[in-house]
Amino acid sequence: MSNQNQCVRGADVLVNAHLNRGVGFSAEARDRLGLRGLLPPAVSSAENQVARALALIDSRPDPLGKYLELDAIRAADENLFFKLLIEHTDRFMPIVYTPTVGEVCQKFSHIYRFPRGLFVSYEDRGRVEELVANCPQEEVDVIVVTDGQRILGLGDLGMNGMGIPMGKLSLYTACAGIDPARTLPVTIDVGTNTEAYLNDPLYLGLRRERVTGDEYFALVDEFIQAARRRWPKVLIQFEDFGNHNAFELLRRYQDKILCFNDDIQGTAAVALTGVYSAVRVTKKPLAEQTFLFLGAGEAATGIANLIVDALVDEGMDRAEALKHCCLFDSKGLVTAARTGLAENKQPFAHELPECRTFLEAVRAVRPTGIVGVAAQPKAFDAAVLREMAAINERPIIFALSNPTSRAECDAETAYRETDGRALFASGSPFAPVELNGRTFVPRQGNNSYVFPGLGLGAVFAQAEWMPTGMFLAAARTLAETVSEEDLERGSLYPSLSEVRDVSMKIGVAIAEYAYEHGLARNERPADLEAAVKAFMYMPE
Ligand SMILES: NC(=O)C1=CN([C@@H]2O[C@H](COP(=O)(O)OP(=O)(O)OC[C@H]3O[C@@H](n4cnc5c(N)ncnc54)[C@H](OP(=O)(O)O)[C@@H]3O)[C@@H](O)[C@H]2O)C=CC1
Ligand SMILES: CC(=O)C(=O)O
Ligand SMILES: [Mg+2]
Repeated sequence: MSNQNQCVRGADVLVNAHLNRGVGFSAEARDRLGLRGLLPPAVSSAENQVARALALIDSRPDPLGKYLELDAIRAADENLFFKLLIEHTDRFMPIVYTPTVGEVCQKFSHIYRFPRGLFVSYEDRGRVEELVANCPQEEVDVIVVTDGQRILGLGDLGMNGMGIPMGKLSLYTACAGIDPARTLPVTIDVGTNTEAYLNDPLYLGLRRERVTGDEYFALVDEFIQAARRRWPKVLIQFEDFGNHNAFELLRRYQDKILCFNDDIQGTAAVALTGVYSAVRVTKKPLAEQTFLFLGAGEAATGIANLIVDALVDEGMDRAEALKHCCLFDSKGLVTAARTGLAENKQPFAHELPECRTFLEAVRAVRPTGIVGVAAQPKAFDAAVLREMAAINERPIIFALSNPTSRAECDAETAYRETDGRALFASGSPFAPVELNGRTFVPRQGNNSYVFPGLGLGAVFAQAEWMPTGMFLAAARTLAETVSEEDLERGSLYPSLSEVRDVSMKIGVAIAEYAYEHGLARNERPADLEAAVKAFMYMPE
């Protein structure tokens, strides 16, 4: 507790979510803080507080209702909220994160109740420093910022996208122990091109079409400079920006400030882990794998580039490595014959026949793995999956689009259409699948396995910036946590119940990378793992 917090007393404690422990305050604390009489007389044990909260959440049958209960708990008592999230990660991750967070965003203006985070509107240009100064946080370690233009696979949600930075930062705390009082979700609201919101009387964002070009980048830059003036060591995570702006912002800031783009770089690391796990099963090295991506945007080219970097790191020539990844976008297979290709697609434009359907592309490329990152629901249909099973003994099938409604296929279909031979991962969670007397436990190829640890390591070492090597290190560290037992039940990732330990290990690897490469702004502690563990916030 900071000195300033120590001065807070009485009812002010009870309305401060960081400080409030509600009916959990002991008799001694109630006297010390001037709370006697302001709470029901019985002191609740931590177990009873959790039991009461679980009953309340369970009384809501629908996921959105459960989200609203959890959100109300968070607004009143953050300590209890994170206790619930940490003790029941498997149960609550689908509520505070994908898929429910998608619905939360779509309805954000209709369910808005509690102030949280920073809203930087285009109308505030020229005075963003003042907005940043209004933030109550004395210190901020991690900012997750969006402009709401590509929220999961749901499109342009404008200001309503704020649910995503809020959800991501909940995971930063629950999974990697970033102090919640030192996190800041941010939405840069430059308008929306979604007609339904512009016509919705309850919409809380700016009612205008999106600002673009120089004015857009000037506003984002004004925010970044203001945030860094107030919190010079802050990590800025770009999340769910529209495609072109995402690539341009990464190009502008990647090697200048402590930042990363989660959809491009975090996703790349988690997908590469899934590939490393699959390679252990197929016994075919990475150098013998070829991937066909459905999608050619942030996630697709982010993953493809990191696979190429991993191959180059293993000694392969880059030109040769690029041939191991092929892209299929909204116009068909990306080939050398295509003109006007976006810069991120060009390295993957190979000498291949023109293919208009994904099935044709699978037949032409004969990939060992297909990766769905185009938000095209059910695009991996029976024909595609059977073709993959005909070409490969153990086809790699990653349906990474979010939320569940946008998945390229569900787990059951993937296993059924490949006679249980698919090595499957999905962006959003699927329940275990029973097939031919076997139980498959699919896990999530979702950047949530890596961004909390990436951030933890970068913040701990006060890294200057985050080079590609850090994302390779994250992928390899995560891969090492996948056990033979996981692989036997079809899991390419560790269990979510281990996620705090996994994030700690990734954090240590990233911090170590920063110390070894002269990127840290502090001294390496002698026992790095112990120091990272001690740094991690844990609810009381
Ligand atoms: N599991 C995870 O951790 C993550 C999952 N994702 C998911 O991936 C999806 C895409 O995100 P992102 O890459 O950032 O988005 P982008 O907008 O950057 O890319 C979308 C891509 O999909 C392509 N596309 C659109 N329609 C079709 C179609 N009918 N057939 C083939 N391709 C098509 C687009 O083609 P074109 O280039 O021609 O426009 C574009 O290349 C989202 O659903 C998101 O939730 C994203 C990040 C992380
Ligand atoms: C997981 C994630 O970051 C996305 O779907 O955008
Ligand atoms: Mg995202």
